[in-house]
Amino acid sequence: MVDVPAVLVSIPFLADTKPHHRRRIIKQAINQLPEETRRRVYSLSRGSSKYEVDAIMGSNSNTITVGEDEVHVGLFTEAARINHACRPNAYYRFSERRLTMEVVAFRAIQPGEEIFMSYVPLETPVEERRKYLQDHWGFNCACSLCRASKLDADNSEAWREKVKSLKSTILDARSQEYYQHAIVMTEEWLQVSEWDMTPPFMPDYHDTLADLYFLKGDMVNATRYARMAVDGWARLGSVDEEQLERSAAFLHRVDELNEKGR
Ligand SMILES: C[S@@+](CC[C@H](N)C(=O)[O-])C[C@H]1O[C@@H](n2cnc3c(N)ncnc32)[C@H](O)[C@@H]1O
Repeated sequence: MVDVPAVLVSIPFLADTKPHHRRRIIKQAINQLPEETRRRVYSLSRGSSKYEVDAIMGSNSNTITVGEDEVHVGLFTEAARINHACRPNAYYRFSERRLTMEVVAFRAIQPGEEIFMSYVPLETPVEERRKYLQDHWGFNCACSLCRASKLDADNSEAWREKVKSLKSTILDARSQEYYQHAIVMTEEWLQVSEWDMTPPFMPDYHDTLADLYFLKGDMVNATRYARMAVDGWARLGSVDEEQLERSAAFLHRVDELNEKGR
């Protein structure tokens, strides 16, 4: 699913403008939207707050970066309908180039099954997750994992810790030029991910392996994984071609070096 922002507000504007002025401007911007979009924005209101516009923006928008570190708050009315779960079946990513929010399924989602995303990075530990959801979103998480047995919750927690430590070990090993070690860890990352039903995004995984094999000087595997990454990004039909272009440029470089080496 691809969604476009109905409202996009810069953080400095939110922080530096007097509240009544800020509300008036945002309300005016919303009221000037095409009728259908305006209707979708107001349908997000729960009607219980004195400051309706603040309440709509506060519990439905996402923080996104546009340009050089320009942080904004974007209201995406379709994506805003998706509830949070600590063990989600989809995730969202923002395309800066097209100003769109893309919701991507982690796995096949059955008809009638609810789509969930995590509002917090997946490897965040449970206490931090709950605090973030309460502080930033104002709710106590009632997802299936938060209502699951202690054993299920503990297993999920162990998985998060493992993924977090693996990711930092991969980066450390890469920076210290232990490329083979980083490769083994990356492969483990894929296996470990399956424990909790949220595999890493495969083209990302293939990009990582292509980079590591390249650094190690293994051009056969670097080429193989670079090609898989390019195919993955293309098949995914990503709204953000930057990723595809980056992987294609990498593959091109590897192909050129292969040609020279012949
Ligand atoms: C972006 S909206 C999600 C869609 C919203 N439920 C709707 O019907 O339009 C975020 C709000 O949904 C509710 N919500 C989302 N995920 C939740 C969860 N896991 N547990 C409890 N409330 C949740 C909270 O009230 C939160 O402020």
